[in-house]
Amino acid sequence: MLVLNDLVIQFGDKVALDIESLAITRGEKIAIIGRSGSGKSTLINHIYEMLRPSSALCSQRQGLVENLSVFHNVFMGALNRHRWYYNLLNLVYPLSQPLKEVGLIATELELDCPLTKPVSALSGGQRQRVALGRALYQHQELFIGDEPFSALDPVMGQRLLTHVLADHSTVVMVLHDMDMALAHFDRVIGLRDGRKVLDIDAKSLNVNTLEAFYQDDTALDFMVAASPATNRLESLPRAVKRY
Ligand SMILES: Nc1ncnc2c1ncn2[C@@H]1O[C@H](COP(=O)(O)OP(=O)(O)OP(=O)(O)O)[C@@H](O)[C@H]1O
Repeated sequence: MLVLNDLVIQFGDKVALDIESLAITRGEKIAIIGRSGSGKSTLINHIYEMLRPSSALCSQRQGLVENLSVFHNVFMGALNRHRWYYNLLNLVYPLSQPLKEVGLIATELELDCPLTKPVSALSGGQRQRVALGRALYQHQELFIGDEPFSALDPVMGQRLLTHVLADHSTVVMVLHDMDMALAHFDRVIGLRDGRKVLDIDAKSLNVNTLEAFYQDDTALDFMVAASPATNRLESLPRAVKRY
């Protein structure tokens, strides 16, 4: 589905990402982990850019339109499926079919507020579910999520993850919940200081190892040894993407 080779992304002088190789295969469920600032968002935003026509992104920034309703914010996920006049009509007077479809997604996401409510009046958890709903309404093959359940309680997060996994054949998700990563994902990619230091079958890991990955630098030696494709070929020319 996607192969990244020698990817370097810089913000000014700051190298946010420096990855030798990373492949994503159709059908995989991939969890991305790492400390704050390790490059996770930079990586998944790049993946989204590369695979945009067939992927839906639920980003940390959400990008909701504050004074528009829950319905309109979710409906925005489908704007490019319809002609402009159909979209305009739904902006002014929502039609019954999209209302029904958005209503079903809201139910799936346990969003029990009225669809007419402006998102500016929602709680953090409700807003996050609206952003999630907008991504689900795209009905794409690939779901890319950047901590999409961070504002929800863990039990609800588990339930909603089940929907996301059922609705998408391929999932790439940043998360900090190690139990979730191990129970529901095939593969775990770990970043540290912009480098991929872990890329391993989830079955080979346990919660203790992953917690050590966050806390203890010595645990890294084991992981690097267990991970494929972490040896760098410094002599290769590198394509640098600068912002
Ligand atoms: N737009 C930007 N301008 C400047 N620096 C940036 C920008 N975006 C990210 N960075 C820097 O790049 C590095 C990686 O950031 P990134 O957001 O990818 O990390 P992250 O692992 O997703 O962090 P977190 O878990 O806190 O969300 C950080 O040092 C960050 O400060």
